[in-house]
Amino acid sequence: MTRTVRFTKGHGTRNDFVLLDDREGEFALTASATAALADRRSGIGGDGVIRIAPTATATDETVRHHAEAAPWFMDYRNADGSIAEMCGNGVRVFATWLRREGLAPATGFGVATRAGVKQVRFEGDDVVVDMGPWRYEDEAEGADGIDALVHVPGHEPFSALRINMGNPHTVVAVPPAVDLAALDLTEQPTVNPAPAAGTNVEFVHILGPGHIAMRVHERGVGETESCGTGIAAAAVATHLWAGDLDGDRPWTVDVPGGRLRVAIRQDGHVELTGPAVLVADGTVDLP
Ligand SMILES: N[C@@H](CCC[C@H](N)C(=O)O)C(=O)O
Repeated sequence: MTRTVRFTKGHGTRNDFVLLDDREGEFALTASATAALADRRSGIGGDGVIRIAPTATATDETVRHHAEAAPWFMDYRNADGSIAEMCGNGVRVFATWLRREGLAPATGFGVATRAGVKQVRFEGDDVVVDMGPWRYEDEAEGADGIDALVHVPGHEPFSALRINMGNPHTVVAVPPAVDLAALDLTEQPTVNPAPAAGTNVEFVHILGPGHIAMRVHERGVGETESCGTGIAAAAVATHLWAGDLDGDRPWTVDVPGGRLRVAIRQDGHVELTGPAVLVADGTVDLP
């Protein structure tokens, strides 16, 4: 049986998504339906698929209990159909859609995600997201689990730092002598030790004080032109490498898809600021 649903195509710094309007919380999204929608040749195409549903209808109790603080749930899936906890570009697009549909206040509101409630507000053309506190990714591997080696074809292994922004990231400080643009990210970089739940991998060049360039290989997708949680993790890692632990330093992060700004607050919360664009609307038959 097929179901016809309204969709919107949107992007944040060219990290693109198919948003599905499930405002009544009526349908479940399977991995195969997600992958079919995200397919760039036979589907609508996107790095991810986002189902917009009332938080009160979420199957996961840990999400459902946020219904009062955040009435709308960002049910995020990667292009391969896998579920992810959080998406920093997606949440800005999601918030922009809710505002356009008149489903949320124009000032700001909370969005329920699998990584908790994220507060968003609008500043001119930009959306600002409080991504919550960063933490070291150490729960599975113990105290040593924050350090990793990342293998990319044609290079000695890079050392990396594992940061959690609600979802897992492994951030590589690419030596200045290595051409960031020339790194071969066509295949999933190998990370040692291999994180049990997989990881997004960010490759960073320091351009100057508070300014970095980044490329990313996303878990469940491949190389993308931007990744909001990855940008936040990259800024945090660079902040730590710089030994600048006092916080409140603004970061500018250049990615192939554009530029975002990050603020690491004294309380450990990370704010991400950048654009969100709704490109087109339509209907699609879900398998
Ligand atoms: N593009 C997103 C991150 C999407 C989820 C990620 N691929 C994962 O599996 O954790 C972003 O903007 O943060």
